[in-house]
Amino acid sequence: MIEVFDLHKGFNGEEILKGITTNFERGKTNLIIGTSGSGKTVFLKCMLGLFKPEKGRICYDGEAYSEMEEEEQRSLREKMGMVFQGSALFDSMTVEENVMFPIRMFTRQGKEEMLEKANEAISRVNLENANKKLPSEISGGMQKRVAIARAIVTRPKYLFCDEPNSGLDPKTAMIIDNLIKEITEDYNITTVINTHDMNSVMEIGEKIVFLKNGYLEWEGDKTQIFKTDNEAVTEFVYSSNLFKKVREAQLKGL
Ligand SMILES: Nc1ncnc2c1ncn2[C@@H]1O[C@H](COP(=O)(O)OP(=O)(O)OP(=O)(O)O)[C@@H](O)[C@H]1O
Repeated sequence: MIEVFDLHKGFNGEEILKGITTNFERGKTNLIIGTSGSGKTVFLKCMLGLFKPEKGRICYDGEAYSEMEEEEQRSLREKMGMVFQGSALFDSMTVEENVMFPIRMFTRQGKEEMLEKANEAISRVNLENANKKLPSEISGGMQKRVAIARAIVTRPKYLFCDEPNSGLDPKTAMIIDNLIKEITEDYNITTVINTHDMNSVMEIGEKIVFLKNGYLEWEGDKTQIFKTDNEAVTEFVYSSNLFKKVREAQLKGL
C-alpha cells in the first residue's frame, strides 16, 4: 500500500501539488485522472522518488520514504516498476534485451538467470514469439507489452504507469488495461496509473483519484464516478460526445 499525507510540491515558487492526502491499495489498479496540467505527472514522479516534495509524506507499506537512509531508498526504488508514456524502448535492442535491461542494471545475475527471468516476463505478457525482434518490427500494442514485461521483470512491489494507452486503438488499449489489471492481481502489486482515458476508468478503475489544480478534488471507484454530482468530475467524465449522449439518454430515462 502507498499512503500519501499532505503532499506539497512546487517549482520556482509556484505550488503545483497543494496538499494531497490519499492511499493506493495493494492488488488494485489505482488511477490518477484530471485535467491537463492538474499535477498528475508531478504526483507520479514524487511517488517514484524523482521529485522531492517540500512538505508531506509518502509511505510505502508503512515506511516513509523521507525517513529512510539512502541505502533503503535505493532498495525501495528497485522495487518500483515503471511503464513510460510511449513505451520508451531501446530501438537497437531486441525485445529480450529490452526486458533484460533492468536486471542487468540493478542486479548481478548470470546470463542464464537473466534470460530465464526475461522469458518469464515475456511469456506473462503473451509475447513468446517476439524475443528476437526489434521494437520497430512489432506493433504499438506489442511494444506496450514489452514495456510492461520490462517493468515487471524485477518483480516490483509497486508499478507506475504513465498514460499506458496513449497512441493505441480502443480495443488494444482495453487489452493492455486488462493485462495490467491481471498482473496487478496475480503479483499482488500496488499499481498506480496516470490516465486521461475514460475507457480505462470504466474498465479498471478500482480506485480513482481526481486532481484539479493540484488539489485532490474527488476520489472513489468506477461506479461512484458516474453517480457523483461533483461538477469538475462530471465535466471531465462527460467531456466526450459519446458520454454526453449516454448521460442525456440517462437523464431522459431512455
Ligand atoms: N520539472 C518541472 N519544472 C517546472 N514546472 C514543472 C515541472 N514539471 C511539471 N511542471 C509544471 O507542473 C504543472 C503540472 O504538470 P503535470 O505534468 O503534472 O500535469 P499533468 O496533470 O500530468 O498534465 P497532462 O495531463 O497534460 O500530462 C504544469 O504547470 C507544469 O508546467
